[in-house]
Amino acid sequence: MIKAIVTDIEGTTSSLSFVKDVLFPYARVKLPDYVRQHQDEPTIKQLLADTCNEANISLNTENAIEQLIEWIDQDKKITPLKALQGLIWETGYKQGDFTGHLYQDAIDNLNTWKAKGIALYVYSSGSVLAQKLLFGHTASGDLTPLFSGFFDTNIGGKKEPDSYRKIADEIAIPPANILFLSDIKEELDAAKTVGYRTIWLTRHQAPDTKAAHLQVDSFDDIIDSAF
Ligand SMILES: CSCCC(=O)C(=O)COP(=O)(O)O
Ligand SMILES: [Mg+2]
Repeated sequence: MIKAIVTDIEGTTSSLSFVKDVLFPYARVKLPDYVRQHQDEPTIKQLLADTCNEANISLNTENAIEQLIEWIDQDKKITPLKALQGLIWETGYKQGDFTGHLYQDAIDNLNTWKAKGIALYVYSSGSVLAQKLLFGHTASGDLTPLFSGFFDTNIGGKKEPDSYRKIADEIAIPPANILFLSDIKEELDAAKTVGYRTIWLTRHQAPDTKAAHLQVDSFDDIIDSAF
């Protein structure tokens, strides 16, 4: 019996295009000035140190900016980059430059599952701040109350089985009672390795006949029997 659902965001609850064509370019343009203006604040200082450390380059603001831009262009899911992106998007959401995109089928079914008593969680490479901003600023209002918790790469990478083990431990629900939803096969494989139930949101991409995960076009196709 499924007691909790853990969902990915990009490509699962929300469109790839919103992240790649709206959020990432916004952060790319604003990042250099944001970092230069805030570089003496302890949080930003630490994120710049983490960036240089991760990249194995000498600690210097301009080096860090160059590295961060390169990671944005490569869509790297590296924790200090994701933390900085969240901080930059905060201004964008608050100014109304954009709202968080969510598929209507995701909103409808998340509401239904929550009403049935299933606990809902988010696990995304976007920082917890970025997740709360996205769900907190949608065309349908603030949807953060739907969720019992949020996880990002501070718990570990999304393709690493151990991350899913740690999430199960934190929410105190056995993996066999957790359903993980994602658009990325390797993430689903990692969750399945530790005993999660898994469903692949293909969003109308051609199915992979060799994958060991139920594949659906949208949340509307996830029927109770899949649980
Ligand atoms: C949390 S909003 C921004 C999404 C993001 O930065 C990202 O890298 C998406 O990763 P996901 O794990 O949700 O596919
Ligand atoms: Mg995704």
